[in-house]
Amino acid sequence: MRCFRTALIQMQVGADLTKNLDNAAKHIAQAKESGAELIALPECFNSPYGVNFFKQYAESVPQGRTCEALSKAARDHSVYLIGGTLPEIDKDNQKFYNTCTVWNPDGDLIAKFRKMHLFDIDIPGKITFKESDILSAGNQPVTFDMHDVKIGLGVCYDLRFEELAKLYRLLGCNMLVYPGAFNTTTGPMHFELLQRARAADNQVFVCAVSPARSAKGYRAYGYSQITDPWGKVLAQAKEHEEIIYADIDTAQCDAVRQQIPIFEQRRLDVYDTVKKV
Ligand SMILES: NC(=O)CCC(=O)C(=O)O
Repeated sequence: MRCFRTALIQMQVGADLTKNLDNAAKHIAQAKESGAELIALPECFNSPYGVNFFKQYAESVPQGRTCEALSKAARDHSVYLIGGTLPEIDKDNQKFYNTCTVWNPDGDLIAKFRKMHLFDIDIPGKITFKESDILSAGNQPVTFDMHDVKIGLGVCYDLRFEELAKLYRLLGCNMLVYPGAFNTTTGPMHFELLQRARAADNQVFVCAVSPARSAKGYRAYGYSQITDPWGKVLAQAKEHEEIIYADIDTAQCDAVRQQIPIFEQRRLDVYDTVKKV
């Protein structure tokens, strides 16, 4: 296993697609300059996050402008790039998805993950959001390999679902990456907690990358974070535009798994007989 530097780009996102793409490219260049080999962008990094905007900004994958820009940035800087998410239209079935793309240092698309758990919540007086008004859910867990490190993908609300994270651990992942856009109601309660829980439960590195807080529209929480397999927070952003970094050594996954071998100690004989869901 080798050590590599990861960068999460907590960028400001606005209504202007070109500005968003340029801003992402500028930050990717800066992260590469600082030694990052794996760089991740936030959920809806190319467009405002909101049910009213998904159709307006939807693009085909990988034919659209956003994918072109991501491929170019990965190639220009020779990095693995997790391209946050973009609203995708699938021209075959005319459905819309919240889609994460991953690009290798040659600029090739190596993974595509469609958000599996749509963000439908209603907290009276605080936040009501219903992605499923427009979006369809993906049905496919997706991993990709960066050298000998297997990385699993989720998008924002997917972070709440322990089953998906556990599936990735069982598939051999050492790291999970969630482009996200938590909000200012649930973010302070749950964003750090959920990441540390997924990391400790599954003994993996967890990265979640948010847009910077904006003055109007959907108020992303910020606080992008990198957590190690012990559940320790290695880096955490504040609310504003910022890049956070951590040097990832996957030998740490081996160490915690050896020292606290919960995956060999699970009582599937009990759990599976008491209740099947
Ligand atoms: N974009 C999202 O899926 C938001 C998820 C969120 O804020 C939550 O509380 O969960």
